[in-house]
Amino acid sequence: MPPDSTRLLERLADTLESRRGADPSRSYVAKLLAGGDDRILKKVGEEATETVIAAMQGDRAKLVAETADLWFHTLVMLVHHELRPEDVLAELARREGLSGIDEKASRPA
Ligand SMILES: N=c1c2ncn([C@@H]3O[C@H](COP(=O)(O)OP(=O)(O)OP(=O)(O)O)[C@@H](O)[C@H]3O)c2ncn1[C@@H]1O[C@H](COP(=O)(O)O)[C@@H](O)[C@H]1O
Repeated sequence: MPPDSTRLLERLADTLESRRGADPSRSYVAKLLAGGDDRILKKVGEEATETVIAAMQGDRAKLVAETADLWFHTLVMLVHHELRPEDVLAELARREGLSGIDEKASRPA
């Protein structure tokens, strides 16, 4: 059974998928999905900027909150593109223990 944090991401993705075609006046996620990439990617960019600002300010509580907003909006982006958090977790697992320096050096010139 996957760890609790993985199950939380899977449950959240299930909820996001369930909002496809739902009433945008009752669901923020339905509103994002109805707006497609234009709306979703704008929010991802905004939340990324707000996260960077929180880090630069050294505001730890705000950094956690903004990172949660960023993760949430990137999950909506993945679902919109018919991807799942499990896909990203599998990629991170594949990279586990592989040094970024070594990986870059092994790329074809
Ligand atoms: N995790 C979240 C989550 N995190 C942040 N947000 C919303 O993301 C929005 C963006 O924050 P901002 O401060 O940028 O808000 P804003 O400026 O009003 O945004 P805009 O309308 O201008 O785009 C806020 O409305 C937050 O409430 C979230 N909305 C939903 N979820 C999850 O998604 C589920 C489904 O949500 P609904 O589809 O709305 O029921 C919920 O049960 C939660 O689990």
